[in-house]
Parts: sequence; structure tokens; C-alpha cells
Amino acid sequence: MIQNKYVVGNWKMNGVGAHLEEVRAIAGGAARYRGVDVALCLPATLIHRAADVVPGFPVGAQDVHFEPHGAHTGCLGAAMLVDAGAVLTIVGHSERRERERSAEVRAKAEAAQAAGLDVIVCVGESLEAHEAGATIETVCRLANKSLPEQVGPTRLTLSYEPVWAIGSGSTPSPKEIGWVAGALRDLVDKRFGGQGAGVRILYGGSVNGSNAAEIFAVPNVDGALVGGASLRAIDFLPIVAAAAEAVERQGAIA
Ligand SMILES: O=C(CO)COP(=O)(O)O
Repeated sequence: MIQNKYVVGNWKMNGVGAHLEEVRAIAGGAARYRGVDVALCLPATLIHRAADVVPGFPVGAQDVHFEPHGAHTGCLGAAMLVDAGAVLTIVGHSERRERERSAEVRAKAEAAQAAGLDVIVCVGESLEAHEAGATIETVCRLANKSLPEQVGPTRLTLSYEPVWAIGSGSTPSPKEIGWVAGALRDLVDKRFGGQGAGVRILYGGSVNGSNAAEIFAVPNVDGALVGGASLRAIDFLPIVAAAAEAVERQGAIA
């Protein structure tokens, strides 16, 4: 089944109020492309303001606590994110996995689903695992342990982000990305049966305007999770354009 590509920006710990102009430019620019769903996962401090500035454009969080509320200093529950205007959240990003295990990632995904958030679950292998030829084994193990019990009523997405490719300028070859995306597609289909077809698989790690077209042409890659190149419209919109072109080439604009 061919569906819209999904291009999500992850601003990480970047952005203050002045950068809402970029959010506005990205939302306005993205609206020009058909066949692509675009979203931005912003610092929590900007979610509410962005939701006001670009009503209807999907803004999300980069993490969520697995409990709805309580004595968790510095954390945010899913209902709080919804209240701020978020419609999605990332869970299990490798920059957070240093402090959390897959069982916690799964609990976060389920808490987010229960609150009505779309969820992007991240998995990826370390450089050591990559060099040892253990990429597929590692990402499938992480995906199996981190994915929620059910696809759920909201949109579930799985993002393959090799730890060594994040912010490094290096990416796996299209062939390697294809092997992993194919393995994750099989895993999702097996785990969720017919509902698995609705789960999109993204690639993340040093995606930019120059390599996006090649990455979007890889079988089973349904989009990208973009870090550094999502901070400015001038860098991010060419990635959105490449996704729209890939969908057009596949002849199935939704
Ligand atoms: O971690 C990432 C997105 O979540 C990728 O970051 P970069 O695109 O900056 O490599």
C-alpha cells in the first residue's frame, strides 16, 4: 500500500520564541506539497506557542513520561502535552535511550496513545553493533521490546535511526537502509497483522536536501525524521519537496 510520505522535524534542544518564524515558514511551505505529511517535534517550551502560530499544523513533543502525572520533577505527561497543543510525540530517541530501557519506551508509547497522541518510536544500532554486523538483530530486538502492544487508535510510526549516523554527516548506504527498513516492515506486519500496513517506517540520521531523494527511493522507507536540517525552512523544505517527488514518482498521491 502506498501512502503519503511522512517528514518529521526533531528540533531537539533548539529554538526560542524568535524561531517561531521558521515554524511559520515551514508550515506555510509544506502546505504547497501534496502526498507528504509534515510535522515538527519542538522543545516543550514552544509547543503551545507554535500551536497558536500555525493552527492545524501538527506540532509535537520529543519525549513523554509514562505516568499521567505525579512527583516527576522536570517531566511532562501525555495529557499535559495534548493540553499544550501537541498531536504527536517521539519516544525512545537514542539521545534519551542513554537513560531509559525499552520497557520504559514502550510504556511511554502506550501512555501517549492513550492520551490521543500519534507516536514515533525510535530504534537504532550503535557504531559497535553496526561494525559487528549486528544491525538488524539490534534494531529488531529494540523494536520488539519498544513498540506498544497495539497499533492503537492514533498513528504509530517506527523510525530507524542509526546512532552513528545522527548529526555525523554519515549515513548507511541506500542498500543498508533498505535491508533494515525491510526487516522492520516484516516485524511490524508480523506483530500487528493487517493493521501493520498503517505503521510507517522512517529513516533518520543526517538526512538533508542532498540525500533525501535517494533515501525516499529506498523500498519500505515511508519518510524521514530530520534533526539539524529541520531547524530552518530553507533546509527543511527541500526534504519535503523530495518526499513529494518520491510519492509522485510512485504514482499514488493520496
Ligand atoms: O536524531 C535525529 C532525528 O531525530 C537525526 O538528527 P540529524 O538529522 O541532525 O542527524
